[in-house]
Amino acid sequence: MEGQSVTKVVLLSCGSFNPITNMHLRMFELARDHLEDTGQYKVVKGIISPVGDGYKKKGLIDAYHRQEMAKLATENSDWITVDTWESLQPVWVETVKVVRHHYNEMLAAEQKNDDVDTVKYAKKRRIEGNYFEDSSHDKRRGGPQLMLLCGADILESFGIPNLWKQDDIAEIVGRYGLVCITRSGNDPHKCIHQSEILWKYRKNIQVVQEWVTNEISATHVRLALRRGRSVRYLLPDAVVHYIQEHDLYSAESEQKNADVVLAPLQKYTGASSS
Ligand SMILES: Nc1ncnc2c1ncn2[C@@H]1O[C@H](COP(=O)(O)OP(=O)(O)OP(=O)(O)O)[C@@H](O)[C@H]1O
Ligand SMILES: NC(=O)c1ccc[n+]([C@@H]2O[C@H](COP(=O)(O)O)[C@@H](O)[C@H]2O)c1
Repeated sequence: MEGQSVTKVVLLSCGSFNPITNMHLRMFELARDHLEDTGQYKVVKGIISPVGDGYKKKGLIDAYHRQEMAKLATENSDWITVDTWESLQPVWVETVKVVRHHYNEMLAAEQKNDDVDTVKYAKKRRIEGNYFEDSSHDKRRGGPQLMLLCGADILESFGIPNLWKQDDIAEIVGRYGLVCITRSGNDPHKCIHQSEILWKYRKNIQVVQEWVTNEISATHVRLALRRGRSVRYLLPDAVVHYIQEHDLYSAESEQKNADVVLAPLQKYTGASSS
């Protein structure tokens, strides 16, 4: 569109990826189509950030294998990459810190390109700590905007008491922005309507309607694997082979962390942190 500036976007998705599925990859394609259709954005990169072992979710296999599977799944993509910073941290890292890390990496990359003025401007905004209702500081900076990409279950989880800090939600949505893919069983518009904080920053939330509903979930994939059923066409072939080669998912692996629960996950199990 003539006269309208196009904002470059980097999409970041955080999750267990235990294992990565075709739907995780589809999320990126759906988000890119949606954003670029608006005429306001150009998606330049997608980052998959598998959670570290410190997350201690039941059945979460070693981060090393989850990373390797994500790398195999994205080897044919020319824009989706896997980043291991989060999974290499010795303890679980809240999502807002992962987002900040990637934002700072983007600033550092811009600095390398000698884009001094825009970097100075972005740093100034960071120090001021102000959030804008339309992330316009990034547009003015001229560099790409970082947005968190997630399924509607994550948006809904923002409303679960004590799972996410309100300040973290405000920073993720208010400062960076969120792209949310619909998932059956979740109603993102209702979540936004019911939450003061999401409502305040609603202009920074892009809800992407997935019409070809696809209920692939990593939990169902692990269940099928434990039962010796085929998971072909739910995951990239290279990932299926990797799982077979390393015999990754079994009744035993599903019991991993069964009695060790990280504080943010207590709501799922009622167990206490160790
Ligand atoms: N079928 C799907 N539709 C939309 N979003 C999805 C879908 N599957 C996963 N996601 C999103 O992908 C991201 C990473 O998800 P995660 O690794 O937790 O996978 P999952 O399939 O939801 O796992 P599990 O079934 O074990 O809870 C999250 O933002 C999640 O909402
Ligand atoms: N307070 C927080 O930052 C917070 C709380 C719960 C989950 N998460 C993140 O959301 C993702 C959820 O993944 P799962 O759906 O596989 O549990 C993970 O990346 C996890 O780190 C973040």
